Amino acid sequence: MANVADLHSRNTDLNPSKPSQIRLEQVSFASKGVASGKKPGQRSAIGAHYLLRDLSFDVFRGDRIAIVGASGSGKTTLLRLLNRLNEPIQGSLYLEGQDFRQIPVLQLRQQITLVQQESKLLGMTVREALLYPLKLRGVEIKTAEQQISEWVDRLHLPGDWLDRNELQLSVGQRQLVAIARALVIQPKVLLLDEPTSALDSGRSDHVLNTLKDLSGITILMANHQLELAQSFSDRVLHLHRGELVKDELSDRVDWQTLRAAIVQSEAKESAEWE
Ligand SMILES: Nc1ncnc2c1ncn2[C@@H]1O[C@H](COP(=O)(O)OP(=O)(O)OP(=O)(O)O)[C@@H](O)[C@H]1O
Repeated sequence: MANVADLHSRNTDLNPSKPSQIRLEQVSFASKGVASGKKPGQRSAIGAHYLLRDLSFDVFRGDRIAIVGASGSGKTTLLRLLNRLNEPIQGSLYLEGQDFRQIPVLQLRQQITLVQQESKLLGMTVREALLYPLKLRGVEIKTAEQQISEWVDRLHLPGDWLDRNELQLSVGQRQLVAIARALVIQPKVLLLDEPTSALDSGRSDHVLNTLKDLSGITILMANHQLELAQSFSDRVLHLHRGELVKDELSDRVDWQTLRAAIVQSEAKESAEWE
């Protein structure tokens, strides 16, 4: 396992010439109450425990970041922090230099959009669900329909899905719709939580290649499937029990060692549960 102390030095050497788009400074998150000084994953004396601890890193415009780690290492929790579904108990997050807490939450979510693992259409048809965020932004209907049609084409969504509701779509189909819904609003930063876990490999490759080629958008993706993380990302954040243990350019990652570390950590976690 990498030396955690080394990673607490900021990662601006990865991208020295670029200003940071998102910055995390010693961010910690605990499940409830105030956490004690114990390690992430360990319960404190007062019942709370750290789910993320002391995360410091910069995200740069256009980054393609894969967030990897064993199940329960904090990948989803980190994405939720970046979208303000979770609030840190310590530390600060900044978007283009502005403290998250000074940005109205809806405004922040228009710029940093999260596609969660389980997406809901809230009783709408696919067409209505895609139109809704554009209507909220006051986009004229004709323009909105053009934007939707562009993303339906780019993601290869069959046209007959548009009139379906959630119950008429498979889990994988809902994932694709959720990605399209996030893209129509063209956020600055797209957060994806296991976005292709229910898709077959052909569709999954197409979606990830389409996302990879988008210009002007930053993407952070949590993914269990390391081969997808490897082909998609230019940078990898490795979480282990809520700590950032590696922050590296993808072409410098030793993928075999990373895979072995994750497998070992998952085996250890399951042994502790037995
Ligand atoms: N609201 C919460 N309250 C208490 N514990 C939580 C909460 N949310 C998540 N956890 C716990 O925090 C840890 C990290 O969970 P998280 O979902 O972020 O992991 P993950 O790396 O995304 O896992 P997976 O790969 O299985 O999706 C887990 O131990 C989980 O049980």
